Amino acid sequence: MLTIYSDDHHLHHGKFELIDGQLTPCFEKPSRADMVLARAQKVNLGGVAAPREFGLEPILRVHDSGFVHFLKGAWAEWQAMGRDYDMLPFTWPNRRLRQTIPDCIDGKFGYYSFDAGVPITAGTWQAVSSSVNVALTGQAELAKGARGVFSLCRPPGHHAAADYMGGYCYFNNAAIAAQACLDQGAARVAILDVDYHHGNGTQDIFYDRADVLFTSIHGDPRFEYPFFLGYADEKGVGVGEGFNFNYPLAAGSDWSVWSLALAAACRQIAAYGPDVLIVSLGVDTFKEDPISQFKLDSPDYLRMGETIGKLGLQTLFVMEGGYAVEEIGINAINVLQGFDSVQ
Ligand SMILES: NCCCCCC(=O)NO
Ligand SMILES: [Zn+2]
Repeated sequence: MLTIYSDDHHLHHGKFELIDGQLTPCFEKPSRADMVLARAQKVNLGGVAAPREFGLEPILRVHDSGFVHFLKGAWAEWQAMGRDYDMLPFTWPNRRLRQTIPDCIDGKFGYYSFDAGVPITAGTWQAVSSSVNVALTGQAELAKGARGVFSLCRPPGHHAAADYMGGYCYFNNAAIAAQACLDQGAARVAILDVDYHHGNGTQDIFYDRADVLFTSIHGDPRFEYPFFLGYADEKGVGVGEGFNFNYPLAAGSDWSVWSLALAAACRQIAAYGPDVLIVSLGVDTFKEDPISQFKLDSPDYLRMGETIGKLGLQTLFVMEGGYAVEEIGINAINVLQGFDSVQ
């Protein structure tokens, strides 16, 4: 399987995130993608290709222009205030507050984010733009007929919605790739989000649409981030009703439980009959993941890939989360090797 990868992700390395009441060194760090790339090369998964440049147009097919232009100019605006340290938001427009975009950067940052997990640094814009190009280059390879392609995206994207960032995510790489499939003639695209956390951004983007089926297996939002989306009763709205399936699971869920949800999601995907499948590939479902509560083990990721491969669909794997850095490469590439093992 071909891997699409850019070194530009090293340009994004936030210092701290607020978690468990502490300013903590960011779990979403460059070594994550380095370890995945190293594993792909070690097992000879396939070639490694650099992304092509797609510009802002495909991003603007998914994201609000005010949001995109805020992110593009944020660091310069921050620096102009004499601040040379990471940007972090700290105030958000909650219920019954005005949804008016403030003039000051701290207000704008809060308007365009939903948590404090999105540091912006000098290199963030370049890194997130390249991460989108990695996803779109993978999508282009699929359009040329590849059975499976791996877009080793960093930063991840599935928490980012049309007009807000959060949870280490800035642009929604998987959603942008899905929209590109549709813009190039696909009638239906299925997205399977196997990350430990609910892909609230991806769900939000496609919630009122029938041309994208969104399925997600994740920690129950009653106890797990992102807390405020991801319940099983969220089925879509309007023409999108019936095209959204959430499978929230309890803390401690292992393969015996997780695989039942995967089978159910795969049944929905098969019934939908998509032209292409996009997998938001987070491996923070791993039993040793430092911020997650599932109990999958490394061999389970081979089985995950095999199950996805048996759908018989052209598949783009887009990297999302996973923070057990020593094992992230083994686990992510196991999925891809499992997929490739299915003929
Ligand atoms: N800082 C709160 C937890 C962010 C989760 C990021 C992630 O892995 N999402 O899939
Ligand atoms: Zn995650």
